[in-house]
Amino acid sequence: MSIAVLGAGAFGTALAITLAQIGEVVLWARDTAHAEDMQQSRCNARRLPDAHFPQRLSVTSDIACVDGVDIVLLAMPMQQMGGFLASHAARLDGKTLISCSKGIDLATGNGPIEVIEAACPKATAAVLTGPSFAADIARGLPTALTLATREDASALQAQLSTPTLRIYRTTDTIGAELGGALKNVIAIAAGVVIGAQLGDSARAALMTRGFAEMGRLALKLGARPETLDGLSGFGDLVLTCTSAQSRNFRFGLALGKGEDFDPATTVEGAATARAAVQLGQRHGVDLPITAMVAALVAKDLSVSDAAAALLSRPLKEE
Ligand SMILES: NC(=O)C1=CN([C@@H]2O[C@H](COP(=O)(O)OP(=O)(O)OC[C@H]3O[C@@H](n4cnc5c(N)ncnc54)[C@H](OP(=O)(O)O)[C@@H]3O)[C@@H](O)[C@H]2O)C=CC1
Ligand SMILES: O=C(CO)COP(=O)(O)O
Repeated sequence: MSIAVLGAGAFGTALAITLAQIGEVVLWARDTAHAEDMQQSRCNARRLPDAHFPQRLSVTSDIACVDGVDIVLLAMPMQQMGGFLASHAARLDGKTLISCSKGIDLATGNGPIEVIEAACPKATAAVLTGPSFAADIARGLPTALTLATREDASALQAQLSTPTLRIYRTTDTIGAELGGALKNVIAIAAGVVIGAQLGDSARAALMTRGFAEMGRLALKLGARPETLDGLSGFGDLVLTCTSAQSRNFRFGLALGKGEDFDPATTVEGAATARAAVQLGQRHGVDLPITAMVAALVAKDLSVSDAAAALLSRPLKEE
């Protein structure tokens, strides 16, 4: 079995490292100098500095690397995926394309599966999602992820599992996609709460109400409740809202403290908050925390006004 990973950020690199335990893996980077540096130095100094590349991992900037490869992982920011696939559709269509991105495409309101299918209609589209920091995966720490496909994907599940990467499967693509996308928005909110010193109790309340909000939108769009309760929803929400390893959480921390945040860092929840607000409006789903995050990111609202607005909402049954 051979695998190509397209996108040499932290996550693509980590997955490439772990999957090279079980077969040949090629990691594609868009920047030729970066690819050459990684191939020579056997590490990704730019995005995942402490992880050494195993022998069966090679790096290239030549997209022809996907020719003859059946399984392709897409590991780039969600807002870039549609454009990337449109540019390389002729090469990628017909393959198994697995999105490792977490988000909702702002231009279309679609999740990764629909974005893949729009560009590559003959591809088998899948999503790999769940609680996993790139650094943990690269270090070989135990990790469990969800693989979501429209049809049963037992064979793919077995092909991608490694001794440390345990993969569960589901056919609830909507639930898996939305859990992974929306938890990033709530993680920003959790970071804001901690950054603004509103306390651990407030964070727990926000995570719980945020989880209810994730479920409301996901179920309205056709997700199954148990998927939200699983790794891709609850699992990833807990991880990202409680760890400073999370960039979404750290971005929220900076917002809460009134500090700047490096604009080059990937923070998927920022665009996804806007996309989710639009989806909520279109489908008549109330998303108060998500709307606050979108307003905070846009600098339309102060943290104290956001907290006051959430606390003064009409009292209701839980
Ligand atoms: N990091 C993590 O722990 C996890 C990340 N994810 C998800 O994985 C996805 C990628 O995140 P991550 O790897 O961490 O992000 P990084 O910021 O570390 O890297 C993003 C990568 O995408 C590449 N890229 C950006 N735009 C394009 C484009 N238009 N065409 C091709 N490549 C492009 C960048 O290239 P360049 O270096 O040249 O800029 C870079 O290699 C996100 O959706 C994230 O939510 C999921 C689970 C865990
Ligand atoms: O999705 C992740 C962990 O599961 C990574 O989170 P961040 O993108 O917030 O770093």
